[in-house]
Amino acid sequence: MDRQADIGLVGLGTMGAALSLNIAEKGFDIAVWNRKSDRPHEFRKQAGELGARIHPADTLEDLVASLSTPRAIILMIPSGDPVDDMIAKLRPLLDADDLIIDAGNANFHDTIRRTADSGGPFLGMGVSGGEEGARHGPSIMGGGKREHWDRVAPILEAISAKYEGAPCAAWMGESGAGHFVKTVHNGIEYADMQMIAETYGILRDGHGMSAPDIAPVFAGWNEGVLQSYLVEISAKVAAATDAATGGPLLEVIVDAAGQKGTGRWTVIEAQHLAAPVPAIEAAVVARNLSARREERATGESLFGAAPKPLPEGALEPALLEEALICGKIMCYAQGFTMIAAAARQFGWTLDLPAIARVWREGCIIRSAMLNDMADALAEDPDRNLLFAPFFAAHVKRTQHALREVVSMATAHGLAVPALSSGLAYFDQMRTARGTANMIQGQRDFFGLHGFARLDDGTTGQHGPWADAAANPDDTSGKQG
Ligand SMILES: NC(=O)C1=CN([C@@H]2O[C@H](COP(=O)(O)OP(=O)(O)OC[C@H]3O[C@@H](n4cnc5c(N)ncnc54)[C@H](OP(=O)(O)O)[C@@H]3O)[C@@H](O)[C@H]2O)C=CC1
Ligand SMILES: O=C(CO)[C@H](O)[C@H](O)COP(=O)(O)O
Repeated sequence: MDRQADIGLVGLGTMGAALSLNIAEKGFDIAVWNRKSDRPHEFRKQAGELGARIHPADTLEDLVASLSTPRAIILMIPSGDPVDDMIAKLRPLLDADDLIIDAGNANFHDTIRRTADSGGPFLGMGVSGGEEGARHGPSIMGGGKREHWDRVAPILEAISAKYEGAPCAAWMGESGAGHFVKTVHNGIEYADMQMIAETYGILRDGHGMSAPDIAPVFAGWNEGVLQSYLVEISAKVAAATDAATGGPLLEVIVDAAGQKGTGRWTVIEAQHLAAPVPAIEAAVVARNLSARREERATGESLFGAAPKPLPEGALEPALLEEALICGKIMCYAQGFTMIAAAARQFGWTLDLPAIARVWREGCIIRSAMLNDMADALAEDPDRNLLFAPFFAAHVKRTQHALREVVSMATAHGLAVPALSSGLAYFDQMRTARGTANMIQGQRDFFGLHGFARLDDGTTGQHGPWADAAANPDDTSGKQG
């Protein structure tokens, strides 16, 4: 093949292969290289007609030689050392203005470092949608120099998902911004999945429903406000039959959730930013606890199983649906608040409505609600989504359901950590006079950290603790 390829790709795994076919299908020539060297030729053969646009490369030198200049090469490989190693191998083969694009799920701190140190143009790009999305239209979140994004934007916009014709691919901001946004996307994904799993647990253990009976409940929710990819696939997962046993597949899947790190990164970064994401945190904790199967079995044999069956008529699917709507709004409110905090911290010009728009199609968290979120954020990007009139109305209508689900589930030993953390977040965010005055009193007592006064606005004030310590019987709190 004499024609030069428009773009290169390293890593023909699940995502890289699907993305390459998508790129070829949209009329671009793509050169591909893989660590296992027989893979590119085999891949081209399997690509059928699209193979005409796929240039298999035996070596990295071949890959580089087959690209039109200035070159652009996508890395679709595991994050961490493999990315650093691949950059180190590629850079000496490239010209100064050739672009490397890391499209895996990288930690954005690594992306910032690589943009500064990798010796040439570098973009960090989040891609969401799993294999199906990568093949037919993912959501794409780019970060780095705008001019570098603009160079490859025609290809990326062509292969991305479209929402009413608008591409779900956008430049998010400077170095690290794309991978940061993808990381928070995944954090929200964790919380959304966990909340759905908790409602599944209530239906299974609280109501004694089988997976095939639960499937239509989720399918029904997918027709309403909760319409989303995750609810849709939950219905499909619940409906699936296991070929080996002939029974429901869900019932033979081990109850220990895997994770590759993006949820954890979201939580760690949220803590650094002081922008709490408790629903995401609860979801990460739940995955970690899910992995402790033996310990959980010990717990059950020691304490006995909780009294799970619910009373007749309690927590019906319609109520669970309302609770899930409320919980979901809490997750997204937390995620967007965190993104806004990061924009301030890192000096990124993150456009919150644009982020919501890019998530409307293609990605794993795509849902009907995201369009309304984009509108609400466009009205006022600095306002917590929870307070936007559209979502406040939803919350006013559904918060009682969330409260009833959390309290009834808790009373019956059904663990609902993400839903309950969503409720606790709501209750904290709707309480003008909280309880941290006690924390401040305690801090001042043991460490003289000082407190601010409500009445006159003065700060750095201290209580009469020295006197209280000297007179332990005196609890009057009065000085002197
Ligand atoms: N799967 C998904 O749903 C999504 C994944 N991602 C991200 O995309 C990236 C790729 O994921 P995915 O396609 O699922 O992974 P796979 O495991 O399916 O494929 C990994 C690919 O990377 C190559 N590879 C592995 N280690 C190295 C290395 N040290 N040097 C060079 N190449 C290497 C593999 O080559 P070989 O064939 O030789 O093993 C293979 O081509 C990851 O960062 C992942 O987090 C992002 C969004 C969704
Ligand atoms: O990025 C993704 C989806 O958006 C990947 O599927 C990712 O692997 C999901 O995270 P985890 O494996 O931790 O569940």
